[in-house]
Amino acid sequence: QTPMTKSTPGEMVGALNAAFGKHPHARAVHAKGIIMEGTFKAVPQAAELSSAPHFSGKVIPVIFRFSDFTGIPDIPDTVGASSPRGLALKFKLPGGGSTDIVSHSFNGFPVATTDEFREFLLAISKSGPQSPQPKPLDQFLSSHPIAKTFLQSQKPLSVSYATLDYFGVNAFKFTNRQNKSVFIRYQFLPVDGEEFLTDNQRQSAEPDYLGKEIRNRLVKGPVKYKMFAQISQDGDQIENPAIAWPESRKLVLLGILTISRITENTDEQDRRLIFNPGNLPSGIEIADQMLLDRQKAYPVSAAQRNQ
Ligand code: HEM
Repeated sequence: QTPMTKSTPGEMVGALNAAFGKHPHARAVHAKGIIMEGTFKAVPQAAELSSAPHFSGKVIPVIFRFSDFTGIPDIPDTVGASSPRGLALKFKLPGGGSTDIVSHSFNGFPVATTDEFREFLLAISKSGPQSPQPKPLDQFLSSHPIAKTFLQSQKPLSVSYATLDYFGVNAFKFTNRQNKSVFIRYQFLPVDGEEFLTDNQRQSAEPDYLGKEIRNRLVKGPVKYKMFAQISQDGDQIENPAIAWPESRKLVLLGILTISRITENTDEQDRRLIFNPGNLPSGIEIADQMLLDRQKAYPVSAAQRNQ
């Protein structure tokens, strides 16, 4: 538990379970997902921003997991609650060990703090179709306009997990070999751009269309993403993930991600694969409170689903 945040990691996972149900062997959130592998190759600017080992320019093996929102393992890809989609990445570091990034397909978060996220989740948990008026969720949304906007502004159904932009949302501090630091947020943009289903395609989309699509896509060839660092300027809120930094902020290309193949995707592999946004090498540090809280909450869910 951190001084700024009242909710414990156990309470955060409990709130996710209350909102989405507790499903055996599943992640508390982003339960439905698919695992792939490929590589990352940094460009020279990356090492100018951070001394992190995966920015050296060597080809780095990466594990990717695309996912749907909520903790419901069989949520249809076609329902609103299955967005934002998730993209988690695990880079195998040259010197041994790994580092993770956990991003989603919306540039922002519904709330500013971890405690407010718990309130939001508990309000969802108490607002079923049968619950009496006024519903706690409606009350929460009327006093939290950013959360309301978040629910109303998810993107339309994409053609693919791999035709969406993804955002790291929380901020990190990059430090280079000259000991110079900047605050950044990650962006992952598909080299071929975003692509969405047409009205007709949307109507005939199947509940598991995203998993099928990405399998077919990778048979034809690899998928490429550009990995960027968005650099903050003085006055930007580093510690408030609910507020996106202006689009005019500089985007520095860090390197190219290549997604090459689907793994066997057994239940066991999915259960054992654990991402933590606080798993960081030297040269990269947590720069906001929510990341400190996430760093402690993810292992609680991971332990629960591996019991
Ligand atoms: C206080 C804020 C947050 C809390 C408490 C939280 C908590 C969690 C937990 C407990 C898990 C399951 C971990 C596991 O079982 O392995 C998870 C997974 C995930 N979260 Fe968060 N999260 C928070 C914020 C965010 C944000 C800001 C993003 C997007 C940038 C995000 C995206 C994801 C994704 C994509 C996954 C699935 C990772 C995977 O594929 O294993 N979360 N989160």
